[in-house]
Amino acid sequence: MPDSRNPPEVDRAAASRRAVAARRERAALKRDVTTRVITPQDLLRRAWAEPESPAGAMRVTEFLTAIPAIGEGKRDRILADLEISPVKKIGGLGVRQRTALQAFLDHRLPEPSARGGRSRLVVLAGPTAVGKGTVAAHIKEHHPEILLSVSATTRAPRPGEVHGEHYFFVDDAEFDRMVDDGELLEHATVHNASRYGTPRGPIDAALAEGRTVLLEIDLQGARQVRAAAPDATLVFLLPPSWDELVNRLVGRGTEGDEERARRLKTARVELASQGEFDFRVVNDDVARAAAEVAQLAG
Ligand SMILES: Nc1nc2c(ncn2[C@@H]2O[C@H](COP(=O)(O)OP(=O)(O)O)[C@@H](O)[C@H]2O)c(=O)[nH]1
Ligand SMILES: Nc1ncnc2c1ncn2[C@@H]1O[C@H](COP(=O)(O)OP(=O)(O)O)[C@@H](O)[C@H]1O
Repeated sequence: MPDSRNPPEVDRAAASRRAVAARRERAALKRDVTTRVITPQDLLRRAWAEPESPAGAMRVTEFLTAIPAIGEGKRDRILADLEISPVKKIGGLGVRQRTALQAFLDHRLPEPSARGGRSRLVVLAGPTAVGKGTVAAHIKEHHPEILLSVSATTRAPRPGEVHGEHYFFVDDAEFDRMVDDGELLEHATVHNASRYGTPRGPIDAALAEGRTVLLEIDLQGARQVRAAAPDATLVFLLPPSWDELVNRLVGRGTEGDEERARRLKTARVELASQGEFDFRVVNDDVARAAAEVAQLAG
């Protein structure tokens, strides 16, 4: 629409500047898709929310070739399969074509999960008695596809605990040997008492098969995993309230008064570290919290 206040050449110059700016924005968006700064689905969402935006003004041909796995030959076959004309702009696609394009991408290039590009090594930590063991056991029962790592420990087995299932119960000398031989991904002395460590072998094997691995370990261990594997997913389990945390510790009845007081002191310090974690999950209801952790892990 010519602007009546300006002579035609001023309009033309302004229009040409706008066209150059729009081209630049489209090129930047394409780069973002190619370099995976945004997912192709992100770009479609922007285009369809605002068809006049640079994303909406992008041709489907440009969009598809911006995706690393798609060259020109593949692009033309995809467009033919989806019955989309190569001259179409993303913002101008009809409902049926939008649905077809979206379904194609979701099938061929599923978006990264909530982990946002993080690895399938998931650490669940949190203060004493928040319910880490309970939530991890729930996940083990309901998500057999997730490997729950079995730690080595120097503490004595409790009644009912099975070697190799709950822990690998080892003596100090064997624990030292595992540390010296580099068999542990991380290890720490927990609650100033026994030593605990995560055997590396089963984790590496499961990750190589594309499985998710869950470590239920203490804060010191979580920090070591972060240092050794910066792309690990760190989840901090929170109690619904401080009073509920105290109730759970007392209710479990596994510690005497003195030990309980010591653990609660540590718990205050540990709660203050929650900002170091990628995700926080409140353990109000075991099944709900477990589902949330499993979803972050998937
Ligand atoms: N760093 C580290 N901590 C662990 C490991 N395995 C268990 N823990 C932690 O050790 C603590 C004690 O666990 P446990 O002996 O089962 O006793 P409970 O938590 O008092 O029932 C918990 O905070 C666990 O998260 C491990 O391999 N490494
Ligand atoms: N969501 C929950 N609601 C109520 N009680 C819980 C919940 N999760 C765990 N508990 C209880 O709290 C206590 C501590 O749980 P536990 O799994 O041993 O904690 P942690 O492994 O973090 O030390 C246990 O008695 C457990 O049954």
